[in-house]
Amino acid sequence: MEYYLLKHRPNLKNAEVQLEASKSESNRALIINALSGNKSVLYNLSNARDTQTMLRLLKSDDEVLDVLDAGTTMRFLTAYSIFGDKPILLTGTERMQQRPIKILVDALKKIGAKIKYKGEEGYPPHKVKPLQEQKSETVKIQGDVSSQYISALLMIAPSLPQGLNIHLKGKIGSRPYIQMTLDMMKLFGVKATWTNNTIEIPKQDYKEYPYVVESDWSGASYWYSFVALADEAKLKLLGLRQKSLQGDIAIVRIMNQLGVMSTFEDDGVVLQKIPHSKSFEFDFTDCPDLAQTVAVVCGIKGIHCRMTGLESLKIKETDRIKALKKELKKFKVKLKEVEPGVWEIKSKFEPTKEVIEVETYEDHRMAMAFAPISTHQSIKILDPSVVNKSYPSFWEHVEMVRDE
Ligand SMILES: O=C(O)C1=C[C@@H](OP(=O)(O)O)[C@@H](O)[C@H](O)C1
Ligand SMILES: C=C(OP(=O)(O)O)C(=O)O
Repeated sequence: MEYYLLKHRPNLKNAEVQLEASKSESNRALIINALSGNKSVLYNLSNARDTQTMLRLLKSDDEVLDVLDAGTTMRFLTAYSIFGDKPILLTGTERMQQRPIKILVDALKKIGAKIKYKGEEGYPPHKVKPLQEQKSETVKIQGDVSSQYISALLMIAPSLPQGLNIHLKGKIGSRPYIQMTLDMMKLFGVKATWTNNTIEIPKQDYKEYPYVVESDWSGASYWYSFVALADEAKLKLLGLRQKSLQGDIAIVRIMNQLGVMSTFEDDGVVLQKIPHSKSFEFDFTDCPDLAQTVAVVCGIKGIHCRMTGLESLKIKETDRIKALKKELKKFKVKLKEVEPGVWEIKSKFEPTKEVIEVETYEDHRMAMAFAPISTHQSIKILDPSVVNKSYPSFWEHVEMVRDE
C-alpha cells in the first residue's frame, strides 16, 4: 500500500497557505444553481473530489449516478433527482452503501416521490423516479442522524409545486450546516422562516447571485493542529473570513484554549502559538468534522479532554470512533467512553525513534488529523490519496510548510 512518510520536523516555516474552498458551500451552490437553470456564476468552487463529482454528475445524462464516497453529493442529488425527466439510479462506494438514506427517502416519498432500494432496504443504491404530483406539503424529519437530509429537502423545497413545511423532530445534529443551507438560499433570493422546530418554505424562484465560495474551515483545522503541536510556528491561512457560513469556524474558539491565537486580516487569518489549558471539554454536536483534529491535538499535548456529541461519527466515511481509538492507541493515547456519550482522552504519549504507521480507513480526516503528529515524531500515513475527497493539495501544502 502506498504511504506518505513524514519525518520528525518540530518547526513550521512562516508561510501562507492557500486553502481549498469549502466543499459544503460548493455543493450547495451547485444544486441551488442547477435548480434555477444555472443562471448564476459561481466563483472559487472547490477542487475537492466531492465537488468535482457533483459538477460532473449534474452535467451527466446517464441513468446511473455514482457519487463515490461523497455524502452531500448522494443526499443532495437524491432529492434533486425527483425533478428529472427519467428514473435515476444513485449509487456509491461500498462504504456509501452502508451510510443510511432512509430518513431522506421516507420524507421524499411522503412528498410523493417514487423511490426503490436496489440493495439493502434503507441504503443506497436506490432508484428515484420523476415526481408526478406533490402529495404532501408537510414532512416530519428526524434531526439526529444527518443534517444533510434536511439540507437536501430545504434546497428543493422552493421548487416544489406547493413549497414545503419541514418539522424537525428530536435532537438536531450539525445544525450550523442547516443554517448554512438557509443562509445560502437567502442569498439566492429565497425566503424561509424557521420558528421553533418548523421551517416553512413557500414556492418561489431562486434568483441569480454571483456566489464566492469561502475557504474551507474544516481543512483549516489541520493547520491549527500543526501550529498547536509545533515548537515554532506562525502561519497565515488565506481566504477565510471572520464572518463565515461554516460552523467549523468553531475551531477558532477551540484552539484558543488548545494553544493557537487567531488574528483576522482582510485576506485571511494568522495563527500564532499561545499557552494552552490543562483540560478541555467540548460538545461536537454542531461540528462533528472537528472531532478527530481535537482528539489528536489533546492526545499529543497531554491535555485532559472530555468530548460529547460524537454520535454521528460512526456513520461517516468510516466508523471514526473505532478508527480514532485504534490509531491513537499506537501513540499511547486512550479514547474511552466513560459514560454513555461522553468520551475522554487520556494520554501517555512519549515520542519514540520508531516510525509509527497510521491507517486511514478511506477517511480523509484520519490522514489529515494525524499528519501534525510529525511535529513530535516520524510517522507514515497509509493511503495518503484519501485527502482528495476534501483537500487534494494537502500534502503539497504540508511539504511547503514544514521546516527542514
Ligand atoms: O451538509 C454538509 O455539508 C455536511 C454536514 C455534516 O454531515 P452530517 O449532517 O451528516 O453530520 C458534515 O459532517 C459533512 O462533512 C458536511
Ligand atoms: C462526513 C464528511 O463528508 P460527507 O458526509 O459529505 O461524506 C466529511 O467530509 O467529514
